[in-house]
Amino acid sequence: MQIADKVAAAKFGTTQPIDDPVREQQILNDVAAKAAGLGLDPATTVRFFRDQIEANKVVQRGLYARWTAHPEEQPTVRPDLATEVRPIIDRLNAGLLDQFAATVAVRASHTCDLRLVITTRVVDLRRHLDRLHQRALVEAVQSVCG
Ligand SMILES: C=C(O[C@@H]1C=C(C(=O)O)C=C[C@H]1O)C(=O)O
Repeated sequence: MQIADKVAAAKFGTTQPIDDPVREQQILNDVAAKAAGLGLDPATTVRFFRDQIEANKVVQRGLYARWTAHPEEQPTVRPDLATEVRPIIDRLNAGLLDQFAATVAVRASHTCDLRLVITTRVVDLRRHLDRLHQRALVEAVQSVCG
């Protein structure tokens, strides 16, 4: 969700669209293939990653609107999407997948919803999220609990 700031900075003012269905499908195919090997349900895992992608685009669209309305807030450097940003996303996705596998039991627990609300709030406070990122975080975690 937070890497979306770098994605938006890489794309803003270029012809690279916010929505890249080919890249999304590659990620989802890759995740589905790896899920099975980790003993995870591919459909559940794909749903979680679909939420990450949608949350990422919520942030990208929100930042585009902000930067268009307030040009003085536009980023001054443009990271390269392919060589700088997507390798970070690939690493983050590997970590997310590991954690998705490591949390099967707690995600199935009846305490999951409560833990998720508390954890989301703690992350929000620690990271000083603005309303755009708060909204994206809620979307990103919506299907974490089983
Ligand atoms: C992050 C990007 O933007 C969008 C979001 C994606 C994601 O969260 O992985 C993938 C493709 C794009 O639709 C990107 O283009 O890399």
